[in-house]
Amino acid sequence: MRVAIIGGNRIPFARSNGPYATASNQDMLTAVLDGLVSRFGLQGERLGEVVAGAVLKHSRDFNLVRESVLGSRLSPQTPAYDLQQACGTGLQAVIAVANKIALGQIEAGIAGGVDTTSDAPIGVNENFRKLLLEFNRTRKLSLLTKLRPSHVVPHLPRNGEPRTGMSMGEHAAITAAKYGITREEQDELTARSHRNLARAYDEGFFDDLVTPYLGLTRDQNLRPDSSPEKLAKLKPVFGDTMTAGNSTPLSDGASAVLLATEEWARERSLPVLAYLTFAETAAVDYVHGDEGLLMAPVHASPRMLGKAGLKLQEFDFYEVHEAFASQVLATLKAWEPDLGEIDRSKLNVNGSSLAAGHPFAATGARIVATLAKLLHRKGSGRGFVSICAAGGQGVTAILER
Ligand SMILES: CC(=O)CC(=O)SCCNC(=O)CCNC(=O)[C@H](O)C(C)(C)COP(=O)(O)OP(=O)(O)OC[C@H]1O[C@@H](n2cnc3c(N)ncnc32)[C@H](O)[C@@H]1OP(=O)(O)O
Repeated sequence: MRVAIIGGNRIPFARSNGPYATASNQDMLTAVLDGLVSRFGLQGERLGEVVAGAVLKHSRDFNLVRESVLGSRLSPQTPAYDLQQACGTGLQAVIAVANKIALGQIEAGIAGGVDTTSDAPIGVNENFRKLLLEFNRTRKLSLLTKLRPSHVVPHLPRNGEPRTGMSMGEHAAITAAKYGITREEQDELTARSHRNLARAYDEGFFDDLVTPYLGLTRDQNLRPDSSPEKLAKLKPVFGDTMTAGNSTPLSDGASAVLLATEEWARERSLPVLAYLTFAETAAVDYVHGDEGLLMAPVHASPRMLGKAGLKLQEFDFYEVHEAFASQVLATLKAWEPDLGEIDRSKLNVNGSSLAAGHPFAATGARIVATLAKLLHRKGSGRGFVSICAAGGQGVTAILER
């Protein structure tokens, strides 16, 4: 069964502690689901499944996606589940829904992701948590005498890798140095991302992909006037070459994609933008080996191309998630020996995460929806998606039309 991508919806991405500071993951995910309901007439529709996730999640959000479905205008009989693979979450959710459609288990489903760094969960101090659990079990007031001032010290979330104690940026800086990625190339790629995203907004490309939310109509991080010269003035924050400009900002936002069989789409007179045809996931041993934390897509890519019987050059568009400009450039360099070079004019043609922002789990569905629409507008062709993820993982996919 062919898996059709009907369309996408997202809210503009906001910078951390910006206009979405009071919005929860559930608020934002519900908003993008309702956006799809409005766009595709899904009011009261019972879909096969909704699969989405968030990287940063409160314990109360154990059933985040199902709760978001219940808050939306979809039928409450639509099942849903949470999935999480760091920044690969959104694309992995698309693959999960697509696989069930391909197997004939469901006819239509929504995949997506959401994240807020503004409303990040803060864990209770571990010793305090154990004391509270004991109190809950025994109800002994005498336990209160064990309370210590240290118990108010919270467990704060860190944008870092548990096994190395290093941040994603610090890891990426090591990879940038290994591949000899210069500051100039990173700033050039960043400025191009901003230029491309601004042009796409101006052309109306996102009119049916982005729904205004809480006063934002465009991604808040977007700086149309960003230039290599301006970016060159920023101080390095990771290694010698990576700055706040050529790194993604901490962001808030949500996105979703509607997938279905062609028949389901035809019955409802809905368009088919493109088809998801291949996908692959890989992981690297970044703890013991010398491969970079964010380099797993380099392994997923040849495996996926082998299964598809395609060369890396046989694509019209490349969507490589811009976790950091250096990471994209390192991926391109790492591809070269075995897969060859790509035509860079086909890379992230309508901008990517450096300009749009990167609410971790929301990036995959943003990319899939953008690429599907690019292919639809072109009429025919092929697109390549590559997303790196924490924990040394990477997800890739092929969209065709
Ligand atoms: C998670 C996965 O599984 C895989 C992945 O994707 S890995 C990626 C995960 N994401 C991250 O790790 C996020 C990394 N980013 C960060 O931690 C932070 O954004 C950061 C430390 C890099 C910067 O934080 P910050 O200092 O608060 O940034 P911010 O204050 O916005 O910007 C600093 C300066 O740069 C300027 N600036 C930022 N972008 C600019 C641009 N494009 N052009 C010009 N100036 C810019 C700002 O105006 C600001 O200038 P002032 O100090 O004069 O106000």
